[in-house]
Amino acid sequence: MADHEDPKTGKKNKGTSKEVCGYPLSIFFIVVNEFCERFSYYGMRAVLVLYFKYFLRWDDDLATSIYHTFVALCYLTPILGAIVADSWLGKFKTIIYLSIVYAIGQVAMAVSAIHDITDTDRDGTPNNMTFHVVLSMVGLFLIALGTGGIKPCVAAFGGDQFGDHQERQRRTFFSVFYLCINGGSLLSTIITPILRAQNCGIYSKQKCYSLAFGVPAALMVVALVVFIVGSGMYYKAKPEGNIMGDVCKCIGFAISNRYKHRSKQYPSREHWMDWAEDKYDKLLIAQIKMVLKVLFLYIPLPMFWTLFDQKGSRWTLQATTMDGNFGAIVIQPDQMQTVNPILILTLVPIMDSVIYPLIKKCGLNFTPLKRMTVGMFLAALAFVCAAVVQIEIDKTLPVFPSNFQSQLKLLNMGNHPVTAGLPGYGQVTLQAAQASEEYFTFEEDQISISVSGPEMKRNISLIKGQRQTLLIPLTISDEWQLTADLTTKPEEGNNAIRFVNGMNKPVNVSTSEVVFGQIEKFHYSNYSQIRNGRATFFLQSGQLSCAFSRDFGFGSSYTFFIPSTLSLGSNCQESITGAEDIKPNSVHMALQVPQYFFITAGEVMFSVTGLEFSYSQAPSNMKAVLQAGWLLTVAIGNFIVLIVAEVAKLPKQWTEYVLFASLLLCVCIIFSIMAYFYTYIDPTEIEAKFRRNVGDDDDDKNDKQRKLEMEMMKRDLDRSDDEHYKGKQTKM
Ligand SMILES: N[C@@H](Cc1ccccc1)C(=O)N[C@@H](Cc1ccccc1)C(=O)O
Repeated sequence: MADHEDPKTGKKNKGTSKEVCGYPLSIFFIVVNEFCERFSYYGMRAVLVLYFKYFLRWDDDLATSIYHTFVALCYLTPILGAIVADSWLGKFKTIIYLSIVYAIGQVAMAVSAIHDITDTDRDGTPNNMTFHVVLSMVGLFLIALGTGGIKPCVAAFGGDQFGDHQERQRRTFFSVFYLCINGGSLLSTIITPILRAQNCGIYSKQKCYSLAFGVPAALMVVALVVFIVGSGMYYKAKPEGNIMGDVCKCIGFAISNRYKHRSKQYPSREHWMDWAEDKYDKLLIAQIKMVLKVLFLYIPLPMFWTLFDQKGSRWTLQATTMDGNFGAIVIQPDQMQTVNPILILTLVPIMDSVIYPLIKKCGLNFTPLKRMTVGMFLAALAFVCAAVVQIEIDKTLPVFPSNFQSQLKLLNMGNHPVTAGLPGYGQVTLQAAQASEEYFTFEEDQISISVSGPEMKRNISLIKGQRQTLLIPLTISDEWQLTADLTTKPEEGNNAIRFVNGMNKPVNVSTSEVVFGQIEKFHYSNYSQIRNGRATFFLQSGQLSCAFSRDFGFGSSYTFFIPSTLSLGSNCQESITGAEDIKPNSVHMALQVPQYFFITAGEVMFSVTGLEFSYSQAPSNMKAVLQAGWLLTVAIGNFIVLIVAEVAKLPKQWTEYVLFASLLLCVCIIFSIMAYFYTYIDPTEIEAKFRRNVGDDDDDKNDKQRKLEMEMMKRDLDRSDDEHYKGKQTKM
């Protein structure tokens, strides 16, 4: 048996696994596992809102609500994972079992996104939406259980692999761990939106959400396999018992004991937790006090996450109304999220090696709580930027009719100019095959339109809240037609295209991807979705066959008119005219970069520092408890999004962004006050003092001795000298 194995159990001892450059080899498997797991999680999350909206056909609010409920659940389950690992299975087995649950959940999501399963009429849309909704909800529940459950275990399990002589390597491991998280999430947030944008299907081609969920499912299986392969090399700490249970019982006893002794005849105690001393170990009580002090400080933190996690929902939806053309490359709305990990990968090293040392050189003590306060402020600033961008977008959005209005556009299908008299707008002249540039808005239910050249007069019934186009026919005898036009921007940044056939015979129109079908004479097609970029349309009518091409941006709508003059040998490129019903998105996606920059700089200062703070201020046996507590603030933050979005119901999106920014600013001020009164502690030092005392303490019910200990503990917890926070105690 090797000397680094426990002689009784044959299991590895801490810090004795094979080393490479001073690092335990086992760490390699844990880091690769984390990379794959985060790829799986963030890849699936990147397309989730769009899956809800465009596959399950939910509206923006429902999609956002379910998205945040899911994210919240992912950060509630760490408590469950910590309890199972600490009191029952140990970290290794918990990671294995919950990873299996996680992989099953990802597979369920991938299957739920196969539209062909219930597409019985083969029209490209699922016929039994309940099946897809139920399966995806089950999948998301299993994923939340898996990802959240293993979250507090994996990092701690990695930390466990280092011996006491590897303190420096352990610190580096945590940085590499964070960079791996962002490396995995960066790759997946680039790849899964590309997969989603592909067309796939057995009977009909649709957006490939099944592939976008399938690849993360495969990566989760890889994560599991890699973790199992490393099995023989890990140090596996035994479960330490249900520490969470002990903490709850001890707090419960302190409260009930205080209540039982509420009469004045009992002397008061320094701290309400001291009422647990009659039954519980003083060390445990001191440890709980440390934890409670930190947990109290956590109270305002969820507000940061409320803003942070809207990157994946509101900001992605905002990007769908923007122009993603970056010249050489075209960015999909959901790919904008990649800006976050890219900035993390650059900002973490810059902050650690340049900014923080520079601040220190300037003689400023930039303590963790100060960093977190600045992080909150930066996140609020990010939302101010988002509001400004939204105002710019709103300026470019078309003004659709309200519920009391209707809008009408005119299209002259003839070969000669016509002049139309419109109530309230006077005479409007349209050239041959020309449409009016704008929609005319009316509040009446019916209007009378007179057309000269040829003379015609008709009463037109309008529909409130709708946009229509009036097709003015070639001759008096032909029928007047009204089309139903779009009253929302086309989805996912696509372009909605339709054709009006002004010819006296049917015509077939198609592109390499979309079939408009046969359009009858003097009739029009339905809208079809065309992606941004250049599209070539093929027209075919009897002997006549021609093609024309157009460039499209994001989110526009066009009506293309095929004139009656089109004949064999005509040049389609010149003959076919297009009316711009909805302008393409004109606000560039690059304008979202400042908001991403501020939220990510905020994340580095808040999240990375907060993780380290939670670890350093936690007693040795409650590091996982505080990690779970930290993740709980993320969960609560996501619930706040739901509540504020539901309660506030603000008419304009930018006002919601301003509301969130203001809320975080208020919370930031409250937090800075709380942080000012916080005293940094060194848990190891306090624990060591208590352990030393236990040796001399036979019966510790003696009043004098208790007083002494109280004083000592008070001194330890409340000392507010100006020493550096690490190892010593200092204020904010
Ligand atoms: N920066 C994030 C990763 C990310 C990638 C793509 C889009 C959004 C986010 C990150 O580092 N996350 C870490 C830490 C974290 C952050 C927020 C809540 C809990 C943990 C992670 O472990 O996922």
